[in-house]
Amino acid sequence: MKWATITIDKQIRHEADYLFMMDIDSVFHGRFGAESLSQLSAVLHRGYYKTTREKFPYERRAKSRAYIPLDEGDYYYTAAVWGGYLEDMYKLVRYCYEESEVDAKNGIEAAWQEESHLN
Ligand SMILES: CC(=O)N[C@H]1[C@@H](OP(=O)(O)OP(=O)(O)OC[C@H]2O[C@@H](n3ccc(=O)[nH]c3=O)[C@H](O)[C@@H]2O)O[C@H](CO)[C@H](O)[C@@H]1O
Ligand SMILES: [Mn+2]
Repeated sequence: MKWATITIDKQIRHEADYLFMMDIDSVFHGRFGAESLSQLSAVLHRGYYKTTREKFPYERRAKSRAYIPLDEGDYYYTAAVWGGYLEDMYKLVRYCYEESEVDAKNGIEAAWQEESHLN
């Protein structure tokens, strides 16, 4: 998330109204269009949209800034597709970066890195 924070700040901010973060190896099987454009959009993870919350792969160690206890959280979002208004995404990306830096200082890396902090 460090590179993303810096690149948004230095470059993308001057070029775009929206920003989407996606896995670079994504394959689109259908149309992905303007219906996805909103302030912030996230996608429920394909592996967990039918499961109950205690099975979500949230970070479960209290030492991490991404920690979510077993009785909290309604959804598990994928970091493979998330996006929205540039400035809102910037805040979210920077948040994930800063939280992971705090974790690193405390000698821990969240289970699914930025996805854990996003959730
Ligand atoms: C089976 C499955 O659904 N697996 C997870 C994993 O998908 P994947 O197994 O598809 O993860 P991946 O190996 O594609 O890594 C995620 C993304 O991180 C980036 N990358 C990764 C490694 C690297 O050395 N350099 C780099 O730039 C790249 O954009 C890549 O597409 O990750 C996603 C979030 O992104 C989802 O949360 C999924 O839970
Ligand atoms: Mn992938």
